[in-house]
Amino acid sequence: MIPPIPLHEAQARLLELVRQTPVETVPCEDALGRYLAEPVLAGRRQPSADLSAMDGFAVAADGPWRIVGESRCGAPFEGTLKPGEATKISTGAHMPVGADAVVVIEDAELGDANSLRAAETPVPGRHIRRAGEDFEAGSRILDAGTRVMAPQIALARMAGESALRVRAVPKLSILECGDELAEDQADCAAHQIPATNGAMLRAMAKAERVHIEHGPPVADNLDSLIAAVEAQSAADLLVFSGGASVGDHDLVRPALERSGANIDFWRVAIKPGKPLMVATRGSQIILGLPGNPVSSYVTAFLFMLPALRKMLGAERCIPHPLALPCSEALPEGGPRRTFIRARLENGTAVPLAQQSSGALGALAQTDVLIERAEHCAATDAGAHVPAYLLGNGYLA
Ligand SMILES: Nc1nc2c(c(=O)[nH]1)N[C@H]1C(S)=C(S)[C@@H](COP(=O)(O)OP(=O)(O)OC[C@H]3O[C@@H](n4cnc5c(N)ncnc54)[C@H](O)[C@@H]3O)O[C@H]1N2
Ligand code: MOO
Repeated sequence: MIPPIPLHEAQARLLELVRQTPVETVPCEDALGRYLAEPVLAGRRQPSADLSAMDGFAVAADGPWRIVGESRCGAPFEGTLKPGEATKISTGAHMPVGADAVVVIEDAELGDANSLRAAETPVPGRHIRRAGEDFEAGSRILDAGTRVMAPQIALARMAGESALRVRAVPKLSILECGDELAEDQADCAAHQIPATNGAMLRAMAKAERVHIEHGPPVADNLDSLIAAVEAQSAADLLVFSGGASVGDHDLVRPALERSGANIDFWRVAIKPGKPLMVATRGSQIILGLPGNPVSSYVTAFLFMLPALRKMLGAERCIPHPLALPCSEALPEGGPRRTFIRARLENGTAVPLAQQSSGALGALAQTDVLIERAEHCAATDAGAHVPAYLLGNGYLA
């Protein structure tokens, strides 16, 4: 049997196989959660003119001043201020031509005949937002591969864009296999378990923009598995859960081979998640995730989500760990890269006692996955260790 391959090689091989979906133009808000296919260039300058950052008075030269008008948002003062003149001004309104400072309303002392004095001498340039300080017309404000979230939608609109170029939402199909899986968790005999991984993988996939198909569990027999593969040939990414190991009833690999799929690799040197399989069938990518629920979760985090991100054109597809202090001493690493489930307490990773790859109770308490590289040195309590944050859109 070929030995398991290292994680980084396996991720690189998967991403090499994955093709990006076609580019389309969509209204800014429909780009939410997708990744830009092209850079965005600003169609206008922001601010388009010098603006006041405070409510008060725009003043020219030294005081006292005479108030000669007002500059409001949407209704700038049209004239030019001469030394000793001022206008009332609102936050965000254009600075009148000739004005060089702002007297905030709290410092303004108003006298007769529109006269103005300042309790504090205004500093020229202070409280003024300069034209173009956010961005200049024609400048590159967003790079290709950037994820479109609320700030990017706002920025694109401010730059004059009504639509964005992003990649089409990929189709994901999830198939969970096993004769023991009960589709209805309320109707689960003693020899069965509720089918769980499909719902979990579906929930994880929703961190990305994706169309998901997820049918009832598939039985552990070759004909059913082959029929399920055929029925899902339109999916960009087909994800199996279960049946990936070496038992007599682990039939995903033979079913894929009979369906004409090409197995790229099987088994990765990680714990949990070793029996992971990656295959292609035409342009379709197929992932065989191990059935143990925690193994399914970890391999979906390390392979399924990166594959979806690559399809969507993300600049960074693979999650990166942060360095977090660990509350406990950890032994040296073994032959498989290991992901330890841990809680976060005041910025410290606290490993959970239960590390079984079947234990969903512990997974549900997990905030971070501590990564122990193959054969890494033992670490003391308090030492910083690589850890992946799970609650951050799955990308640290
Ligand atoms: N002789 C060996 N046995 C095993 C090896 C090995 O190298 N040699 N690897 C072990 C490892 S590691 C894992 S992980 C599992 C993976 O096995 P499978 O992918 O074949 O998974 P199943 O046998 O189908 O199921 C394992 C376990 O998970 C439960 N399961 C499966 N699907 C679901 C689901 N959709 N929802 C909830 N729970 C599910 C299933 O009932 C089993 O309890 O193999 C080891 N064995
Ligand atoms: O690798 Mo298995 O996923 O250890 O339980």
